Amino acid sequence: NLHQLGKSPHISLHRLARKYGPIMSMQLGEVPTIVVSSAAMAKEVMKTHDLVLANRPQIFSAKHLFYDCTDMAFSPYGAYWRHIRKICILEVLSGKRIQSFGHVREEEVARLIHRIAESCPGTINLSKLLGFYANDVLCRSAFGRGFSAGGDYDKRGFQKMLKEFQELLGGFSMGDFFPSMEFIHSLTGMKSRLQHTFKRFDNLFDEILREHLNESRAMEGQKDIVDVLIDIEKNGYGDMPLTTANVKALFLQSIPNMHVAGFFFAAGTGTTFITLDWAMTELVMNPKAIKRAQAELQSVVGESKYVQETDLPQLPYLKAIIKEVFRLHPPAPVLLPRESMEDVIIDGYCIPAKTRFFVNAWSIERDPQSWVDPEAFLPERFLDSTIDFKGQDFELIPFGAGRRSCPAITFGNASVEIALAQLLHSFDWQLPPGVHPKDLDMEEAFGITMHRIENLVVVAKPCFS
Ligand code: HEM
Repeated sequence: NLHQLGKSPHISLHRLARKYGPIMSMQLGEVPTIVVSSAAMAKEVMKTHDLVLANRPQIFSAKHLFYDCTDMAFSPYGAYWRHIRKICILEVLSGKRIQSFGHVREEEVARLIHRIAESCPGTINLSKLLGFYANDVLCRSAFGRGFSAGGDYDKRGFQKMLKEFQELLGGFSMGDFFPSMEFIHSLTGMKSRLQHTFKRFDNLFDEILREHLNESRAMEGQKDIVDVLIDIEKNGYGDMPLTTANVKALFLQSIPNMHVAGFFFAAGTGTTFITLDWAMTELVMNPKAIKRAQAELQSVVGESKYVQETDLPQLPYLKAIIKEVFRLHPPAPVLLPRESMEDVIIDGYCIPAKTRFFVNAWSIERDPQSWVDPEAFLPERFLDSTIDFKGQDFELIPFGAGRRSCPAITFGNASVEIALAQLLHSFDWQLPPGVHPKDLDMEEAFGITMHRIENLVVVAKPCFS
């Protein structure tokens, strides 16, 4: 029963898996669904049968908001998806391109540090400032401008539109589980709300496109994602055209979190924000880990105030912290849904075509068969381990794996690493006087992405004058 999954479906599914095993069949409304909850079963889905399971179910709200699912995350498997995925991997999110956004990350990290320093001494709502950072890094890399409070686009009501959009995508949609009753959306007014919100975004994108076409644009090394896509639309790429509508659908991908928002439960918030917020929450509860990371930073960065991206490869403990945060708090706990294109046999079960698949990463990353003391925050577990989150090790899959894995692992990780390194290098962190780790409410707001419900409020003491 859909309602029995409660407000934390990843945990309900985890409990069910403990009872019924790592591969379960469920009927969600009219939709036959398979849930997998072990590294071995995840490998079956995302490696052995990756091709047959590379489709995405067509979500009602995504059809209306994502230009008929012509974005990448909701696009059905086929020639068009392969075309845009290739463009994204080779042109938009290539290592070279992500490197070229390095100055944006540097400037936004400096702005974050400045905002924190301005609030010292005193208590700081760190979650709010991390949210600004995460939004602006992504939006400046994509559109050339920040979208956070007070930013250029915010003045045009962008934040409000984003909220509306996320609500529509994230809300429970009857039609997605009872496809034969899709007509209900016209009766409830959902369809007209979707059309209205879509129109507002479409107008904003037209404006962004016009601005990019009018302005004398930057040189190759400083192009933002919109510039790259406009060039491809103009000059072509391979033998399939990219239309203006396709370009706009791909813009949506670059807005924090659109790619993993919605389809099932409540809306999500940005993955970079979620990771940084959980990282700082775990760290303020584990002062020894902060000290160890600071000692590592001191030995590599020394007295210099600023951490450089070139310092990052020499910071194994910092990287271990990030892996541990991804393990305990995968930002998209059940990844994105897949759908079988043909009948498939997994673990001896014959599963028909058109079955929906959920991979419960949250459950897999707490499986005692894969992890010692799985509930504990222990970054050290990664120091002598080769396990990584790039999609080869199925016990750690915060970015998914296989054909439909996240194409922005480098981008997402780069925005997290530099910010976390600088936060730890610039400040000592503590909970406000009288607040103890046990007082922190760790409850998660479940959506397709999952953030801590409470804001993280801390005291920061600058390490440099
Ligand atoms: C910490 C940061 C991030 C995390 C943890 C994350 C996680 C994920 C996950 C779990 C999926 C689904 C994988 C699957 O179904 O197997 C996904 C897909 C996707 N992500 Fe991310 N993501 C992050 C950042 C980003 C960013 C910054 C972008 C874009 C600029 C992005 C673009 C996409 C796209 C386009 C897809 C869909 C791929 C497809 O269906 O072919 N991600 N991501």
